[in-house]
Amino acid sequence: MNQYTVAFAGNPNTGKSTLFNLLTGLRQHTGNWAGKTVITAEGEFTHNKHTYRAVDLPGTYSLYSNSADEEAARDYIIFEEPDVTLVVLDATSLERNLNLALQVLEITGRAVICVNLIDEARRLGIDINLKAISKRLGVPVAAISARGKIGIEALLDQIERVATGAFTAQPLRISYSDEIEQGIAELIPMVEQIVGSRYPARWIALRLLDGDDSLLHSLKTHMGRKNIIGTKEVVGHGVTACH
Ligand SMILES: Nc1nc2c(ncn2[C@@H]2O[C@H](COP(=O)(O)OP(=O)(O)OP(=O)(O)O)[C@@H](O)[C@H]2O)c(=O)[nH]1
Ligand SMILES: [Mg+2]
Repeated sequence: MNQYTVAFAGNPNTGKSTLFNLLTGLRQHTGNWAGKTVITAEGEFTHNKHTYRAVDLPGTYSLYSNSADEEAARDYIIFEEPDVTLVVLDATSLERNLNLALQVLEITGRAVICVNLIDEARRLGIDINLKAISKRLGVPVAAISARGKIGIEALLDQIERVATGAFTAQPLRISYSDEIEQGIAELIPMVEQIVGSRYPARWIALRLLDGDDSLLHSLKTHMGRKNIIGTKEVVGHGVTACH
């Protein structure tokens, strides 16, 4: 019997907490992340022979450091390295919701896409091709209604496949313009030299190219390495080289 950690990510109002409450029941507690004002909830559930620690992240539209919530969700996924990141999407506005899913997949392939509010989508006559989404994104997809308690077992099976490593993800990799790809390629070796192979170097390089100071700050805090600040100059050159 193993214990795995599952982080619940998603846009605001997609039913993360409804699912979280359904799975964890009373086995949950809330708290503050160190140094952050963002409130988080943690709980536990079991499925088959495994125990899962569930972490309900704040709802965010992106992981681009636009707010304390986005920074908290981003930092959790990168630095706490959950065994599974569950991306909860609203089935009635998939196009907007998939944006966050793509960002998560740029960070980690250890993800499951949970298409929630399937009851509402059905009511509106929206038909969702889960197989096609799963094939395209390269990670498992499950449709549920957290409120109606529909599809939960199948979702947990998919979480288990990713947690145990039974499923090998091939997460969709977004290609950017030649200029940006060149900048990323130049930065990756430098990023890897500093953060090692543990963290998602491509994604970090991409954010650094975008001048994401908050990520630099978080890297410095989590790595405890002063010389990360030095990357700012390196990044400066990277950006220049790419123009
Ligand atoms: N019809 C329907 N409504 C749902 C479902 N799941 C959640 N809801 C409703 O959607 C609303 C938002 O649910 P929450 O669980 O609070 O959403 P959340 O993602 O935690 O929201 P934030 O914490 O603000 O990010 C609530 O009114 C829920 O009852 C579902 O499967 N079907
Ligand atoms: Mg919530």
